[in-house]
Amino acid sequence: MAQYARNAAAVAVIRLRNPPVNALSLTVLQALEDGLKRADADPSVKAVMICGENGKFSAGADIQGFSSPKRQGIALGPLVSLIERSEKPVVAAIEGIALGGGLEVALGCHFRVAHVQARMGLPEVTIGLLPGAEGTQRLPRLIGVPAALDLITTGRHIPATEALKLGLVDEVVEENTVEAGIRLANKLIASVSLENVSSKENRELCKHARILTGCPAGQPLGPRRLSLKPIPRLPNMEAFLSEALVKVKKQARGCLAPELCFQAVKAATEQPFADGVQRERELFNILLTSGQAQALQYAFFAERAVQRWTTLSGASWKSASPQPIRRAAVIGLGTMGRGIVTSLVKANIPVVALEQDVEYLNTGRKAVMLLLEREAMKMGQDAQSLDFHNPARLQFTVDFDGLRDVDLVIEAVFENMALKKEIFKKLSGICKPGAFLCTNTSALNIDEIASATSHPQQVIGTHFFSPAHVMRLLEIIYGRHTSPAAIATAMQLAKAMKKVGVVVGNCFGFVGNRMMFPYVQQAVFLLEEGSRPENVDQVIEDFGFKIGPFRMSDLAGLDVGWRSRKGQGLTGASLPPGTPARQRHGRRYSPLPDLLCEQGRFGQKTGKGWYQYEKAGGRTARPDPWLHSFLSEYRDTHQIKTRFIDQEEILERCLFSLINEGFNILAEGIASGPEHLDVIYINGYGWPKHKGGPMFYASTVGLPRILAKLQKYSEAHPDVPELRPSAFLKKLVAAGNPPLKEWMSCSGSQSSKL
Ligand SMILES: CCC/C=C/C(=O)SCCNC(=O)CCNC(=O)[C@H](O)C(C)(C)COP(=O)([O-])OP(=O)([O-])OC[C@H]1O[C@@H](n2cnc3c(N)ncnc32)[C@H](O)[C@@H]1OP(=O)([O-])[O-]
Repeated sequence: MAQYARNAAAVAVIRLRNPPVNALSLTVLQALEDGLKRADADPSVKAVMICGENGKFSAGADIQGFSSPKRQGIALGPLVSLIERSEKPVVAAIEGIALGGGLEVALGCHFRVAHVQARMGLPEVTIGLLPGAEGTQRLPRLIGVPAALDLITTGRHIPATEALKLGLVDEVVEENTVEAGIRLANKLIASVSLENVSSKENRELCKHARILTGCPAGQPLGPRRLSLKPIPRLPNMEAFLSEALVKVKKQARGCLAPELCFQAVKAATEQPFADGVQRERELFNILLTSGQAQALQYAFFAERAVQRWTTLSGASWKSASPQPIRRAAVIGLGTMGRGIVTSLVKANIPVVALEQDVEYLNTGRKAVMLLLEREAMKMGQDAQSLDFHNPARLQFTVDFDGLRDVDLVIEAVFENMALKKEIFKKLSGICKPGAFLCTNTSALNIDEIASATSHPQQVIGTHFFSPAHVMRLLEIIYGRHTSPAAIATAMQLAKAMKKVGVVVGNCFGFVGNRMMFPYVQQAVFLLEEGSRPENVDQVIEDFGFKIGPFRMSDLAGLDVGWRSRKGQGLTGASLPPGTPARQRHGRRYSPLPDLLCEQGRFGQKTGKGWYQYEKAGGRTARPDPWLHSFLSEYRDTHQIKTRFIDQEEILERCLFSLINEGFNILAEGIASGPEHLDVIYINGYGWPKHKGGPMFYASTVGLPRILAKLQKYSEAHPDVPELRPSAFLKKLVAAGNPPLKEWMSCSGSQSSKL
């Protein structure tokens, strides 16, 4: 709702009220309209101020409402116009946040005062929409086309100080914003009512108010109605727009909203306000029904749903309390360790960084300092708080004794069970009993690592993604003995590092890498059968992934998987003589990645892998004729008949096998809902957010179709168990293909929280 109140003077106060973020539900909009009409009808009201309850203006339209089947009632755009048309000055007092429709309401107001800590933005693009309450037409009139285009197509939130520089707000205050808003409203009343009074004192006051408001005499609000303002012209508007479009399209990678946001702003530069609004509405409706908006809104709520974690044994976020982390340690300063130290420092957690010897320590220290200096440059003024040259904030050591008083340790050494167990045994003896012992393994058994300690309840997996100071995902893996407090603390740590933590169970590869395995496996099998790396990558990148499986493998280094396969006895010296080249344990196996490694082709780092690069360490992948003839010879050697493989088969075999593994994971209770898998894939594996994550995508394709295709591919490749449809998938199809939010109630496992 919105609360209407009168203060002692002539200012009516309308307070938006819909906890926790004052989303503009239909009830709120109706109450806002009623308040405006009431203020208009009351001759003793001379000005109106709009603010929000609980220190927040508004987070915009109620996102739940967009997917509601009955989305009827009052529309926000006409309400913003109603505010703007008011004959009485309307002031917005912005505290906390003014986002989306919330900012559009403020744009309808004649004046905007913001608290210095407030943040503003039009983030509709991030949920697949555009600012459809006339925001695409008003904002460019207020702050100019380039700045408006930037805010609308990226959805970024800006601080009040930047908003002031852009001219988005009139005043930034450090004190009580509502009082400042009322003060401004009273000055405006004075400006209007004193216009015709001739005393010198009043004329002075009136002049002051006009300077403050920028309104000429006799037209107190005219120039303040943004719909009446012309668009600030650029000398080269056409060229500017064409360049901007190229940039927007490049960044969108198949997501519609940024381009349609662009089109709406372009309409503002070409058409009168009313026609621009009409165009904005058309474009908004295209987005609303595009499917992408649903996927992005699902992703928005999924990210929040995973915060409410549960485990198979019934522990949950409701009852577990996180413990404070006053000091943390990181063991191992390789690529991952360096990024983890950087993340902790940025989260203002004092860190002890440990390496095995002085040489490694010095190399690691240099690399960490370089990363932190780069981060500090990006952060500008805020970087002062990092204070990373202070040994009380960041300390480097080779001595395990330095870890005695830390509250949490993150081990980030090589992926080697014996080494990890040795380190955990040491930690168990040195660290205080309440310290949490985290391992950054990407696949190894948490229970086995915990068995080396005397406090297995303190041991937990924290799987970071590379580069660890950039990637948002933190997979949090609980073992058989992990305490709920350890899970709650790891989740809290993720939040402090501005990451999204997802709690999952313990199995080989956990969720992300376990689902990735069949996907990469299919990609390599497709090469054996006739595709080329660039064909497969293209299909996957056209789907919207940031990077295809072969470019990814070259980037990560082929030697990483090779080492792991050698460790598992799948290749290398420990392979029993007489093992068929393309079979392991009765299943199809492709030795192609091993053969490349044997040739020293490790990917970007050696300048050659699935592609060729300009030099070792080069970044530009070019198709490699050597690889093409190598593949032909390989097929000849193994008598594989080359065939043309179309895009549909490439996409389906890679993605449906990954999704199939997702259903197995859900059935085993390794993740408590499909949203966990989707959040992991969007934030850690480059899955296009506008396709909602693999499980949401499966729900849009339709489970019967996924099942039928898996059955077909499985019949064609009976020696590939990963293509055999999951029993849970079959069960869901038999249950009539229920909507995603009902899947878990069919699993016999936990229920979804979406
Ligand atoms: C029609 C014309 C065009 C207009 C379009 C729009 O305005 S589109 C909208 C454009 N606006 C946006 O895109 C803004 C989207 N919102 C945000 O970016 C952030 O939520 C935040 C910065 C407002 C607060 O961050 P924070 O980390 O402090 O907190 P938090 O993120 O955990 O959220 C707390 C709770 O509030 C919930 N909730 C939040 N917003 C909405 C909403 N609009 N609606 C409904 N619910 C919303 C959220 O789900 C969560 O619920 P839970 O899980 O507790 O049940």
